[in-house]
This record gives sequence, C-alpha cells and structure tokens, in this order.
Amino acid sequence: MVVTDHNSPSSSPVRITVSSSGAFRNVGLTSPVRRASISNSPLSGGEIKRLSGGRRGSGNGVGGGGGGGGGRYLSMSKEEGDEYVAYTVQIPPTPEHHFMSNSLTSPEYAKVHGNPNENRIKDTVFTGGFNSETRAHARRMKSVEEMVASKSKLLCQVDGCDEKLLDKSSKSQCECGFRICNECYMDYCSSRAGVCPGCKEPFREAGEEEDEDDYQPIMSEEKDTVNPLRKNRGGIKLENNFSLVRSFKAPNQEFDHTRWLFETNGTYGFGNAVWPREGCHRGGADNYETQPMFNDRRNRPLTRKVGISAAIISPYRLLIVFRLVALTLFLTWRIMHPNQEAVWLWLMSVICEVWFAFSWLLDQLPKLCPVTRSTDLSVLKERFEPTTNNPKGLSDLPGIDIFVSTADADKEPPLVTANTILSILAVDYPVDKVACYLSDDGGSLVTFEALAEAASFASTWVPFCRKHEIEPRNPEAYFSQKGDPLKNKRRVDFVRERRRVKREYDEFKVRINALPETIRRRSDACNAREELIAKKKQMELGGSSSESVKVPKATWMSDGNTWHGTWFSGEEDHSRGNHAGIIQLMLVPPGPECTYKTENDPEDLIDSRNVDTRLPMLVYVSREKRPEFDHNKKAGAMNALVRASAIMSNGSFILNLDCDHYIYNSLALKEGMCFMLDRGGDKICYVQFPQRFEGIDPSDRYANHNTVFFDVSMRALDGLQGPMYVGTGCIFRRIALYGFSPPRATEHHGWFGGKKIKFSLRRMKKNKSDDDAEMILPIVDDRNNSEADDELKQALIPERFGDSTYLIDSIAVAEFGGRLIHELRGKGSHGRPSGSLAVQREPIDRAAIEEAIKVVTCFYEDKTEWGKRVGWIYGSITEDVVTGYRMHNRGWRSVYCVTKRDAFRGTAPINLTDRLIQVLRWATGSVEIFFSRNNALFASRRMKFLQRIAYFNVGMYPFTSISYWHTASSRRSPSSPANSSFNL
Ligand SMILES: O=c1ccn([C@@H]2O[C@H](COP(=O)(O)OP(=O)(O)O[C@H]3O[C@H](CO)[C@@H](O)[C@H](O)[C@H]3O)[C@@H](O)[C@H]2O)c(=O)[nH]1
Ligand SMILES: [Mn+2]
Repeated sequence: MVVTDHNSPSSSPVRITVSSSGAFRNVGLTSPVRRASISNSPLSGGEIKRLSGGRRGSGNGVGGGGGGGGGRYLSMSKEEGDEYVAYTVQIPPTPEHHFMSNSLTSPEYAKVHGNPNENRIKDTVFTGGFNSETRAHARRMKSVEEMVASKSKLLCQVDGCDEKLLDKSSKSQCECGFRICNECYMDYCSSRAGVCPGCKEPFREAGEEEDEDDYQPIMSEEKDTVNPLRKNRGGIKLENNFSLVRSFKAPNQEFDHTRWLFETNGTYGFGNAVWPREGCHRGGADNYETQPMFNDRRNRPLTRKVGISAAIISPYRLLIVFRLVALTLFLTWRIMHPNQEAVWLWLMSVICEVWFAFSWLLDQLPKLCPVTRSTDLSVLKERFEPTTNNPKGLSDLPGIDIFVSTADADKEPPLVTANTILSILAVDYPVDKVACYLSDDGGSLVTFEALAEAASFASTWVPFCRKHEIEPRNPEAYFSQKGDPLKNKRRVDFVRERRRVKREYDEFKVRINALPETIRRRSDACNAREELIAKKKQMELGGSSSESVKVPKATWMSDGNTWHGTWFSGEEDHSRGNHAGIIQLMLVPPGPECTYKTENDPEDLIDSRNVDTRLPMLVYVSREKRPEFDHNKKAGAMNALVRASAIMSNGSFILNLDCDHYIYNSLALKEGMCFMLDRGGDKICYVQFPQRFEGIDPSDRYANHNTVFFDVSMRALDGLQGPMYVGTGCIFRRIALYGFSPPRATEHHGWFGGKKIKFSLRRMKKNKSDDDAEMILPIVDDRNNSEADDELKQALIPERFGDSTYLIDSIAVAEFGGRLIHELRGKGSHGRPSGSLAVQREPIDRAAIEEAIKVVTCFYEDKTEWGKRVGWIYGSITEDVVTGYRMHNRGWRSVYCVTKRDAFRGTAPINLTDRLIQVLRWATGSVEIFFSRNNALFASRRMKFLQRIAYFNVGMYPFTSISYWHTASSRRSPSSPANSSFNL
C-alpha cells in the first residue's frame, strides 16, 4: 500500500486545507482544472493524500490479513501526518464507548465508573435543546427506576401513597410502566395537567400500541377508531368529535392529516398540543389558565399506517373471489371434457391452464391487505433537531452513510454519477451526519476526477440549493426542468444567482464530458516524456537509439502520478478486475456547527451569508480486484463499502443508491428515518422506496415503470411484515446488514400461520442449539456488564466479520446510534437518552484510513461470513431480493415508503436489448433463488404465510414462461384445441 503526498502547484485534483490546531477545519477545494481565478490565488499550491492498497505481498498468505496493515505504508511527512492524526473514527461518547475503548478514561469517568446511570448523565446528556433531556430529567429517570424496584408490584408507586391498585389487571396506567392507583391518577389528571409522575409525560395507556402494529394505530377512514382513548375513564369525559374525520379528504381524494389533526379533537395518542384535554384541569368553560403543553407533541408518532379504504379494497377482494370461482368452474369443465382426438395437446393445455391459475393465485394472495403510510416530518424536527430557541444546537438524528455504486465509466456516464453525488451532497439532513461513498468497481480515473469535479462544484451548488430551496437538487434535472423557475422563489437575488450557477454548471458539464479526452491527452504527453527519459537512459547505458524501449502506457493523474486503478491500456495490475484498492477522502468530515460566510465576497457566485456552506464527507472507494478472486458484483462492492464506512464514519443507517438514481426529494432521508425512529422502529431492517424512472417514452413500451409491482405488490407486501428489498433506494439499519436478529419477533405457527407467538430475542437464554441460524444482538447493557461482555465476544468473533478490530469495535457504536430514544423503545430493546447523538463527530485519523484500505482488499472476506450471513448476500445475480429475504427470515420487518414527491428517480434501459438483458438477469436471479436454500419453502416461522407465498412466487414466476410458450406455440396451429385457452 502506498501513501502518496504531493505538493505540485495548481494541478492537484483536490486540495484539502486543514487547520491542524483545533476542532474546526476548513475545507477548501479548488477545481482540478486550472482556471485563471484560482491559479492566481495564493492558495493554489496543493497537496493530495491518497492511500491505495497495493498488491498483496507474495509473503502475505491468504487470510494472513493480521499483518495486513503493517509495513505497507510509505511514511507521510510530519505535519501532514499530524493533520491526519487529528481525525478519529466517530464514536460518540456513550457508556458503550467507554466500555469498548479504554482511551477515554477520564478521571471523572473512573470516579463514577460503578454507576452506569451516573455515567450516562455525565457524558451524554445535553442541556438546552427543546426536547433534550436535562440532567435533572435523567436523575429523575434513575430515581423512578429505583422506585420501581423497591415497591411491591401491587402498590401505587406515587411517593407517599401506599394504596393498592384498584384495577387488579397487570396493566399500568401509563405505558412507562409506572403504576398508579386510581386516586392518584385522578389527582394527577386534575391538578397536574395529566402528566404521569413516572415519565413526566402525559399518561399514555400501556399496551396502547403494542407489537403487531405497534408503531402506529391502524387508521382506517371508515372505522373511526383513530383515537384509542378510553372515553369514560374515572369520570373523564372526552368529547366525541371524530365524525369530522370523514370530511377530511383533500380534493385529490387523499386524506389530509394536518387538517384532521388540527381541526378535530383527534389526537396522536394522549396529549394533543393544541387542545388541552377536557377534564384535566379545573374550572368551567373558559379554563385556559393552563398553557397548552407543546412538549406533549413528542408523543405524536412520526408515522401512521393508513388502511386502504374499504370502498377500494372490498370490490377488489370480491373480484378475486369471483375470478377464483370462475376459474374453478372453467378448469373443472376443461378436465371433464377431454378432447379425444388430441389427448396430448389437451393434457398439455390443461396443465398450462392449471399452472396459470396457480400462478395467478400466488400473485393475488399476497395482495389482499395493502397499506399506505404517512410520515410527520414536523415531529421529527421537534424531537431531533435544534430548535429556534437553540439554533446552534446539534442534531440528535443518527448518522446515515450513503453508498453509490458505479461499475463502468463507459456505460454509466460520469456526468450522471456526478449529478447523483451532487444531489446527495445537497440533501436536507444534518450535514455532519451524512457521509457519501462512491464505489467505483471499474477503478477508473475518469470517475475519480469526475467526483473531484463534483466535490468542487458542490461548494457552489449546495449553498445555492439550501438558500433557494431548490428541488430537485440534481443540477442536470433542475436546469432541464420545464416550467417557471421563479415559482415559489421569494428571494430577490434568485434570478441573478441562478443564472450564475447555471453558467458554472454548464462549464462543469463540459469539463466532465471532456474528462476521458483530457486524461487521454495528458497521459499521452506523460507517456511520451517517460519514453524519452527511458530512451535517454538507454543511450547513456550505451544502447542504440533505434532500439525501441518498452515503457508501459500508463494513465496519468493531474498531479503527475500514475493512476493506481485501471489504465486505458489495460496493463497488468492496472486492468479491469486487476488493480489496487483506492480510498480517497474527497471532502473531509465537516465541523459540527454551521459555517456562514460573514461578508459577501464579490468573487463568490452566490451570496452565502446566512447559508450553511458546509459539505458532507465524500469518499471515493475502489476496492482491490485480482483475477484469482470472485468479486460478487454489486453485492461485493457494497460489502466493501459497508466495512470501509464502518471505519470512517460508521453511520447507523445506510442508504444504497445506484449511480443512475438521484435524490429527487431532498427530504427523502428524513422521511425514511421517521419509520426507523418511531415507536416500533427498532424492528425495521430497511425502508424501501419505490423506484421511479425518467426519460421513458410516454407509452412505456418496455414496461419500465413496473407500475403493478411498485404501486400494488409492494404496498400489499407492506401489510405483510414488509416489502422486499429491490435494490436502489433503500435505507438499511446497519446492524441488520451485519446479520443480527431484531430485538423481538413474532413466530407464526399452525396452518396458514394463524397462531402467533411473540418473544423478545435479546432476553432469550443462550442455550439455543441452532446457534448457526441465530445471531443475537450483542447488547451492551449498562446494568450487567459482565454477561454482556461474554455475549459480545461470542457474537463478534473475527470468523464472522474478519480480523479488523476497528470494524468489530464499531458494531456496538452503530447499534447504539440506531436505538430508539428511551421513551419510545419497545419491549426487550434498549433505548438511548435523547440528546446522546448530538455530539461532535470525531475526526478521522490516518490509522483509520489505513484500516479502511485493509478492509477493501480482496482477501479480507476469506474465511469470514461476509456474503454468507453478513452484509449483502452472494450467490445470486439479484443479490437484493436474497439479502432482504434473509433479514425477513430472522424476523425483521421492513417498510415501504411512498412519498408524495418521489424520493428518488433514476433512468431505466430504454432500448429493447438492454431491457431484455435486464429482465433476463432478474429472471435468472429468481431461478437461482428457487433452486437454493433461499427458496421460501424453507422459510422460518417468523415469516407470515402470505409473505412466504410472495417470496415463493418470486422464485416461481419465471417458470410461467414455459406455459406461455406452450400456449403461444400451440395457438399457432389453427386446429389446436388450445385455442379456447383463456387469456389472463
Ligand atoms: O460488478 C458490478 C456490477 C454492478 N454494479 C452496480 O450495481 C448497480 C446495478 O446494476 P445495473 O446493471 O444498473 O442493474 P439494474 O437492473 O438497473 O438494477 C436493479 O437490479 C439490481 C439487481 O439485479 C439491483 O442491484 C439494483 O439496485 C436495481 O436497481 C449499478 O449501480 C452498478 O454500477 C457494481 O457496483 N458492480
Ligand atoms: Mn440500473
């Protein structure tokens, strides 16, 4: 492996200026192409840091990765090394972190080591945020826990009350589990605005939203069962005003939640922000002496499930029944009336028809209970984002790593990839929580330099998008949009700045499109020079000038180095499928606080005062490729990114995008996170978004839109524990990708899975025999450390994840970041204190980058479970379906997130050949699934019956083609009895 440092004037692709002194770093980028304004500036000297994995030394045996990092780096110059040392992998200072690493043992920590709660208070609780917990709050939490422990289960837990619980049922009044007798409950309701003394939240009934549909009450438009409030509890009368719900349909027939919420008494659970609950305060009609409690809104769910109206679904179900009856009658008739003259043909036709009927049934059954969902971004903002009171506060949202895959710079134009990257860099999510990784399987310099160009252009584009709320944030798509660009734009400088940015983008486009030519010319010149030097040397050594010298035709980078990836000439070690691993940090992780320009520099294209100019971290990764290894296509590329990102940013969630799918709705990430962070979200392994396509002819002649699949089947599957993973546009929970099991699951026993058994996996005893199938999450519990310690060691054995300790250490941190906040966590899972993620990301140090290089080498996966149980699953060319299937098999659920404005948009093959190849590939993948252990016939009990049928059908559908083929070919002969075949 090589570390190259260069100080060549004005020609480096990226110049990263880092102040080595403190926490604040400036990211300065100059364009890779020399432009007058830049090369004149005093800052034009540049340096580039690139680490690349070289060919494994012959002495290094396969699997001998232990010494993988050692001695393979050239030294870096001192100061630059120091700058890198200033970075370390982001590990929020959580109790778990202290447990994992001993480097952070402050004396303070040591003092309180014995008390994990104390520890939590010291290190992770931040004061000041609108919704963040205060130290006092955390203390109270602790005391509540003590109280729970000390008091008998049947007595009221309110201090100073020893009343027996009147309601003998085991349920407590509030979901926090705080038990309270009826009298105290009444007291708290009337005098203290209905706040539970346990959790300091308005009372919410325990078990109100448990399991099966536990993260949202089903809200069906016909049944007004929206509000699970008990209407007459202890004399509290609640006005029944729910009939209003019916009228809250927007003109486009969609249910208007905001109106419903604010214009009725409908509440999201207990404690509505707008209407003080009746009966909860004294006084008569004008009893508004209690301020509406806006804090109560944290009890509103982030998402809701909306049942599809019976007016639509009932006729549909009826139709299915009707068709089923007709089919049965028809088939009986067919079988009863054999054609004696052509028995064989008749038999074949009947078989085909039965098959059609069967596959139709397989297709229809899983569609019986579709759902739609909606999210509430305002709740997300209130709960996790800094507020107007504290605008400088850090966001409490978990980190997301975004993976973009590209494989071939010829087939996947770099301009498209660059645009995708720009749409990601401008996404509306806390900047320091986003990290973008581009996986370049081609190892192409064109892609590399296109990415550097994109990083440079982003410093104009991203602030422009933020300032004027541009949608979509893909410049190509934005500038080619039809319609008035001025719509909804209020700022006076919009027109001028748009014009400037457009001009800049046009130049950017020209540069990107010229890249192959630029690089070729540059390389030719460099190669000619090298040849000349070689010749000179040969002459000096006494050779004749006529003798030709062999100089490899290298591809040259703009900084005067040969490229580590593939060369145009395809030399050995520099060809597709045989090149070193490369990791380049294009944009360093941003600081935690918004950086605004203080004065307006006339040189700047846009006036970015009051606009955050930070850019998210951006990394170029090209994994090592050697001919003797199987690279497993996209799945392999993604797994390399999973590992590299675990070390460099370790976001608890991962978004996967193909290079041709860009973010069309800048709020998409937040929409997806609503599901992950809502009550019950800890059971969700991924949120799949529909794939939408652009540039398809209006008649969609090759059925690129797949409307039935994306708008019917997937919605239907959403009602059956979750849609399949179908590739691009999917947010994963990192630990689900690591192969862990969900915190709790439901098993479906008996015929058609009618009997449900719910259990919590994390509390399960360890004496499970089929350990092979099960991987329990290594929860680091604050209470019983020793036991967790064992479990952790067991689950994280290097045989599973490979021998990178960095990677293994990062797992618990990723798990912590994906937890729900305490108030929302469900049974059997662990929460995190709210505010615990509002910490500064720790910088990346050089060792981390070295480690990241190590984990993208070919041999890292040898003798590990990557691709078998961990990460994207290998062995099928439709890796996506299998990967999702395995997760569902473990009991995870998934969610289908259809947003009003498409979340992502992409391009699809628009010529017949490409489309056929694509469809053939999918069908081949399906057949592979059918004949593998991933056939849904062998699915676990944690899958619902209909869900299994849906997965079974995935493996089954290609076989229908045989029947089609038979029917079609027998139809050609006019005398064929199969002419009467019905047409589905
Ligand atoms: O060796 C490879 C091959 C492909 N890819 C990437 O994988 C993605 C998907 O490949 P593509 O040929 O575009 O397949 P599509 O049929 O368009 O993609 C759909 O089907 C694939 C499964 O067959 C899924 O992986 C995709 O997410 C899904 O969008 C692209 O971004 C490629 O760059 C790699 O990174 N490495
Ligand atoms: Mn594609």
